Amino acid sequence: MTFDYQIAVIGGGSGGLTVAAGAASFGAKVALIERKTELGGDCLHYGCMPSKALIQAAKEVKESAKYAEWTEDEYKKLFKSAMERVADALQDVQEHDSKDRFINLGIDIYEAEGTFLDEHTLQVGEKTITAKRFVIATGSSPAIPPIDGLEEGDYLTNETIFSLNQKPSSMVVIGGGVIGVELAQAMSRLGVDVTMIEGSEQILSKEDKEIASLSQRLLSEELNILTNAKAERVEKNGDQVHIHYKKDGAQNSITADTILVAAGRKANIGSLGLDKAGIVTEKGSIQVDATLRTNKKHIYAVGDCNGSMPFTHVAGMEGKIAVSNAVLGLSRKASYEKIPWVVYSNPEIYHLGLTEEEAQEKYGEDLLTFKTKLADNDRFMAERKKEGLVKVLTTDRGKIVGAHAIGEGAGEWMQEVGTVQALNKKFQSISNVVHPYPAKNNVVSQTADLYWREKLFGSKWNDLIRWYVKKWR
Ligand SMILES: Cc1cc2nc3c(=O)[nH]c(=O)nc-3n(C[C@H](O)[C@H](O)[C@H](O)COP(=O)(O)OP(=O)(O)OC[C@H]3O[C@@H](n4cnc5c(N)ncnc54)[C@H](O)[C@@H]3O)c2cc1C
Ligand SMILES: NC(=O)c1ccc[n+]([C@@H]2O[C@H](COP(=O)([O-])OP(=O)(O)OC[C@H]3O[C@@H](n4cnc5c(N)ncnc54)[C@H](O)[C@@H]3O)[C@@H](O)[C@H]2O)c1
Repeated sequence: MTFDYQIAVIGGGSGGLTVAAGAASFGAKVALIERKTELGGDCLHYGCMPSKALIQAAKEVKESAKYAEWTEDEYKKLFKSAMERVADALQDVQEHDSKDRFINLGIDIYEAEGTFLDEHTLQVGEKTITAKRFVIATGSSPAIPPIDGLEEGDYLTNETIFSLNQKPSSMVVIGGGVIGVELAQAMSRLGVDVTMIEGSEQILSKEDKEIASLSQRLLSEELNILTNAKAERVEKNGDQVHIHYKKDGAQNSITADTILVAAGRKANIGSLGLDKAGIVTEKGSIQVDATLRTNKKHIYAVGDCNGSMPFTHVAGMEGKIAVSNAVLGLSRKASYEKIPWVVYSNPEIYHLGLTEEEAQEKYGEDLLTFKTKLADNDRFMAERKKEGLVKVLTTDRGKIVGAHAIGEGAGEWMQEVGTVQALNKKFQSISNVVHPYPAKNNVVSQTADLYWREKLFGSKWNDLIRWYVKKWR
């Protein structure tokens, strides 16, 4: 049987673009199907990029000497210019993902929704195309919780918030996960009165508890956080919305100009016609094995649509593996143990591997925990950025099983631990690397020193060393 293409990639976001460019570079005939006019997906248009541009603009507003004195009119102007800055940043980054770049690689781009007609045929707008192999990379969308009246309440999501051209006076953020935290803090710094409603006991429930708790305490200085609280009903009243919620069993309500829903994600699979191709799903996402193959051996799924870990760097990693497997015929497996992420709040949170609670359960007595407060580090002291913590979890022999930090710039300086782990080195090896003083990553080597302190001075070795020094040196 002959096909129009060797590889058809559905979705032109982080995962799909990695696959399309990689496959074309290896000489495959590639079709790229994207339903939006521009390539780049969520990360570029409604996710990582606009949120990071907004966070930086809001940080600068907060750090201005005038912060406490801005008037409402000034805040309105600052808000508008922050949003313009977001739009400019997106424009610049869009050039990286321009269609021309991919067309020049020999890729045929279809601007249409892709829907399977059978396991080798795709409806693409008015046309049908066939392909020998497919990679689905259709991403995810905001999950909208079933809250009475929400639909009529004109809520915002990550897909609409970056288009606001007027500052709301007040906002209720439903969901205290990563999206909720990053955007709530930025909005608050731009002069919006923000209340966050989170169903769990603590915000950032995927983080190490101690880190999340410190983050919550610091964020509480900037916004109103309600935990153990569930939004249940929304009522529109003129230009405002009433949000009725239950907190610790009691009914309450709050009024705001607008609502941001940041309550998790759902895979974009509804329009794919997966049943026509016989592709199996699991918990609302496309089921894949470790080689990223679906139950149909010639169809792969990467990125948010397969429900693994919804991050751009994961979509990229999976995209590269899909290229090796679908184009070169290898059987490389995706592994998620060594994947870090960062919450870009201020201060930032770095997360790698198991939390202390998870590591305790898995390793029990074999677990060692090394902690340094930023207040015990010269650089953080000098910069008056003392709030924060580094926590590294290892086995007795120093194998890194988890690493977490909260602190100014933690996403950058903590990656040293991630690199050491990825290179299969022990945590204590960081101690042997000379760090320039007083770079912020000194706090990481300071934490690694604790391993040696524990081993050399906190055990029977200590007596032996003392005996040796006394007797022989
Ligand atoms: C507010 C926010 C902030 C974020 N910040 C970060 C961050 O800082 N770091 C990080 O690592 N991750 C971040 N993420 C997550 C990141 O954006 C996603 O993990 C990433 O975009 C997933 O890439 P993807 O290729 O799977 O999907 P996407 O990038 O969403 O691409 C999917 C594409 O498929 C298209 N599509 C869907 N269905 C079809 C169809 N049937 N036919 C044709 N085209 C279709 C869509 O239009 C879209 O362009 C953030 C997410 C949000 C919402
Ligand atoms: N910096 C980054 O890398 C970054 C930034 C943003 C998003 N992301 C990705 O996007 C994913 C999705 O983020 P998210 O924040 O939407 O999801 P999330 O799953 O992290 O958090 C959603 C939160 O909403 C709460 N919730 C749900 N319904 C509720 C209700 N009715 N009332 C009160 N609380 C409710 C949940 O308890 C949960 O804590 C993240 O897991 C992450 O992978 C990454």
